Amino acid sequence: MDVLILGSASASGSRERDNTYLLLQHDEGSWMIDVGGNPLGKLKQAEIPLHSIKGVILTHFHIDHIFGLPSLLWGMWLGKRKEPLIICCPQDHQDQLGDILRAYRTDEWPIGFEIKVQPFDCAEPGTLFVQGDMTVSVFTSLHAGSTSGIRVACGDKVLVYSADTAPSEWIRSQPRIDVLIHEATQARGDMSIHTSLEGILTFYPVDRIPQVIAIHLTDDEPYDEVLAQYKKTGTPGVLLAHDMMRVSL
Ligand SMILES: O=c1ccn([C@@H]2O[C@H](COP(=O)(O)O)[C@@H](O)[C@H]2O)c(=O)[nH]1
Repeated sequence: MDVLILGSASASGSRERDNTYLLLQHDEGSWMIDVGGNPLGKLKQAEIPLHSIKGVILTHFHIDHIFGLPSLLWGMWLGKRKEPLIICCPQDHQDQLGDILRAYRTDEWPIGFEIKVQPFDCAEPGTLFVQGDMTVSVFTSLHAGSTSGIRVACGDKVLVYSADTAPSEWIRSQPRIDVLIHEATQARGDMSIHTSLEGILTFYPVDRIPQVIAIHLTDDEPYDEVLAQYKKTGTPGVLLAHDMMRVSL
């Protein structure tokens, strides 16, 4: 299983990056986690056919994480999709999702495929679905409004994506993480609903996590300075995400 980082910017946008969203690429179907600005273009760049996408998982309903959804659906309609599309959505925002689809009048296009909404409770960590050797679960993130991080287990490997969150005790207490993709909205300092890169490096046992990738990055923040400072003290490599970065699990 691979994770393709389709966008890596924080909410305020970026000169070079799309807002943060990911693609879980799996032999039995891919899943988009959130939908940033240019899903159709990014999939074309990566030569990933739209029909390989089985569903979308929305971590929360802040606009930068969902605003590409209508475009994705439009592309699927133009592509004459017939297979159902699953949208996993925080249950607190199921009505809002319905409102968004109605506002775009998806029922009038007409879409030739079923949109199956699968609500989940952000306050109740648990399995979302199992697909072949991949188990996808959600856990509670510490953000503004109902937000879930995503845990993906594939074989004996574990990937955790924090979504937007303050430093999370749930993540810190995990016995095994092979890849941690964690938001770092700023380079330094304490934040109430987000984490800084400095926060990642000081709060988590990064020396025990083989790959740490900082995402949800803000232009002009001194991330490189922070990395250089912590490397001097022996912290192993932590990477900054960029759009179209591929991570294998
Ligand atoms: O209740 C809220 C809602 C939003 N904000 C601010 O907006 C951004 C939303 O984007 P995210 O990518 O989800 O972070 C958030 O960072 C806040 O700056 C807020 O403060 N409170």
